[in-house]
Amino acid sequence: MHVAIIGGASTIGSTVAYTLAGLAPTVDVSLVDINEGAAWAHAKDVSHASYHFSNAPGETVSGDDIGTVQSATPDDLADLDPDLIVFNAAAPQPEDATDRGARDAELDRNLSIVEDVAEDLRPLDPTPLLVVTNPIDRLVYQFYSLLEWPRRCFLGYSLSETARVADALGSELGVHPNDVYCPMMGEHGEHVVPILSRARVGGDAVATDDLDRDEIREYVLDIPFDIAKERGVDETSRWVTSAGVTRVIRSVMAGSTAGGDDPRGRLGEPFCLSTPLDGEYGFEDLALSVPVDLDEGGVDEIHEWDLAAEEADELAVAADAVRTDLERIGAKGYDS
Ligand SMILES: NC(=O)c1ccc[n+]([C@@H]2O[C@H](COP(=O)([O-])OP(=O)(O)OC[C@H]3O[C@@H](n4cnc5c(N)ncnc54)[C@H](O)[C@@H]3O)[C@@H](O)[C@H]2O)c1
Ligand SMILES: O=C(O)C[C@H](O)C(=O)O
Repeated sequence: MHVAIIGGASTIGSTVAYTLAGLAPTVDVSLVDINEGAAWAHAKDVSHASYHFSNAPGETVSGDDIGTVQSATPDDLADLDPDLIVFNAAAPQPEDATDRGARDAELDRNLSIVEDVAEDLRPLDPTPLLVVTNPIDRLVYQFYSLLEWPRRCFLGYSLSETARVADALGSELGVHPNDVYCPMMGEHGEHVVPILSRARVGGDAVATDDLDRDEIREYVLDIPFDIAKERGVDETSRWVTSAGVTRVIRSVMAGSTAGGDDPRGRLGEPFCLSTPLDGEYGFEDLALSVPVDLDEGGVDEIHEWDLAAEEADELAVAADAVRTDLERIGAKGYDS
């Protein structure tokens, strides 16, 4: 598989490349960035890191099976012919962008980059596109509108919330967070919707009556910005994000390989990504995080779950928030 990371010299993009070199060493990676020097430097450094990954005790992938790590410019995209694209390019963040409004504030700054990159992508055949740049739900829909590829190609990365809610629930329930499953639907932002009705520990349903839903959501919403306040805006949640993006890429690979690993991973449950909706959950002309299964074309299936009443209500509020912004920016289908 060949993954092109647009914005490959970014904090997140370069960390994704490093994580892939360790956990998915056969993947070829192209770091595509307007900052050619930084993209080249990250590609060289990560390819040297791959030497140690592949020669550590227990490793079996060697020689020509090891993926390449190269740098490229946006003009090269058509020739690269990637199997999957990660979009991580963004305008620089102001130094004080460390509060919960920071994702929304990126919309106007990043819209023109989306337009430029959509032009760069236009010559390509439809390819799964995983949008990491904020605010993901609006930008996923904007890419979908501009490129007019099948909607199954469009994915928005919101999986860090699943790790954060597992942290909160693990503490609450006295279990290891890595054994907790709680899907997170809705907006990647203020209107995230914890689906506690489907929470599981080691496969067993969780009794949710004693859980404080608002407290759990507040933790999930605050923690990335508590981290950014300590580390600075140049160090967004790079570790969880790159691990989660790598998990999505590995799920696409597994879902594309007959008889291969379970694309849902160890817990065997679907995870949520943002994707354009066309009637699912009663919404259309917008993107929200919903439970998906993946294959080489992107979304293979969107699961339509029966939600608890408060979860369905919160999802409608999330849809309103995204719709309001799409109207404001005059997205396709919202022209006045
Ligand atoms: N979805 C998530 O969970 C999540 C997590 C962390 C960060 N993010 C978002 O990811 C984005 C990137 O964050 P970062 O800190 O890694 O960014 P960064 O500031 O480190 O890097 C941005 C990169 O984009 C490049 N770029 C700008 N315009 C480009 C273009 N037209 N083509 C190619 N490259 C271009 C820049 O040269 C730079 O290397 C932000 O929007 C951030 O909010 C999302
Ligand atoms: O960009 C950020 O710092 C927040 C990001 O969306 C995240 O959830 O980690």
